[in-house]
Amino acid sequence: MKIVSKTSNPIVVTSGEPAGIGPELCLQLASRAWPVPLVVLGDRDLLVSRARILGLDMGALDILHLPLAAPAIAGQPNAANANYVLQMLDRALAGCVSGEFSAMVTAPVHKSIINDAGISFTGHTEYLARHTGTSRVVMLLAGAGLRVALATTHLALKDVPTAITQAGLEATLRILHNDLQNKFGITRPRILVAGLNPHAGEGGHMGREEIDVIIPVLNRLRTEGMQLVGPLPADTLFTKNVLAGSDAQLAMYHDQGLAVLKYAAFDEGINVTLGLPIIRTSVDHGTALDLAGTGRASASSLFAAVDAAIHIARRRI
Ligand SMILES: NC(=O)C1=CN([C@@H]2O[C@H](COP(=O)(O)OP(=O)(O)OC[C@H]3O[C@@H](n4cnc5c(N)ncnc54)[C@H](O)[C@@H]3O)[C@@H](O)[C@H]2O)C=CC1
Ligand SMILES: NCC(=O)COP(=O)(O)O
Repeated sequence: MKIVSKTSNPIVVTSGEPAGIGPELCLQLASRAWPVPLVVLGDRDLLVSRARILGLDMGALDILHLPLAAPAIAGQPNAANANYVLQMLDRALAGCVSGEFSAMVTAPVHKSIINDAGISFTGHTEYLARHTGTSRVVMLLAGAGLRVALATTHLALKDVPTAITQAGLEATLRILHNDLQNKFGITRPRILVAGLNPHAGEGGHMGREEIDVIIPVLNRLRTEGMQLVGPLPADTLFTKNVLAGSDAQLAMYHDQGLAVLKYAAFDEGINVTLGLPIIRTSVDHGTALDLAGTGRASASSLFAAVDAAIHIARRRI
């Protein structure tokens, strides 16, 4: 997919689940002067009404209107709005592909309510991969000096071991290595790779995925010059001494890596989808239905996600 876009083109921000904190976080974007124009995608009346309730100044916030299907009540997601949420992603993606937008930044969506509407959906990551015809992408969350990538994303824990294949792991490491160079400007990335099992399998006595899958892939890619360390026991991979000098850390599954990242960097963390033909960054948190409509949710992750999108877009030119 060939994308033609200029860094100066606007960044589109999808406001996410209308009953969640996304709309009110997007309104806070108006409080800063950004070096690139921003366009917030969502229902104008919803944004105006949240701004009024919370006493937020919308300033000159540029809104690209997309109508809700049903009224949105803060804290109470409605499956009737599932298509609205996905239409925002489709519109933002189409604009990134055509070059209208230089990048997309996503506020959180509520995955289960989309599924309740009868639409199979596991996350933006997989959705954008499918809708750009990309066979493999990599989820990476960054913050507090960590860059945590995942070998598998949104799937049941019982399905993780079989999802970690030599071909999949090799593709993941190639994307991670390539995007650390191209999106983050790291010439020779040093990547720590976690094992799947406790103690990285204890020499095969506590699981064989390290021996049968992970080690052969690492050995193969090392012959190409990639700096790969591991498989390391995941419980000590994130200790200070082991992390020293690393550029990224590859976890084998969602909570193995993201629990650490969110402990270290929940306020400032960002999520980047690597391997896509477009630039997509996101917040590191979810819809926080408990905070929606209260004005108490922090917009710092959204601000960091916009900053990251600007940074990556500038590198691409
Ligand atoms: N990028 C996305 O679209 C993401 C969507 N989700 C979805 O969000 C929904 C809720 O997920 P949860 O696991 O409950 O995680 P969550 O991140 O929505 O909430 C977890 C805790 O963090 C707090 N929190 C979240 N964002 C905050 C913010 N900006 N400022 C202050 N406190 C904040 C919440 O109040 C709650 O106590 C799920 O449907 C999940 O799939 C989760 C993560 C990312
Ligand atoms: N926990 C991270 C997460 O769920 C983000 O998912 P996605 O919607 O960015 O794919």
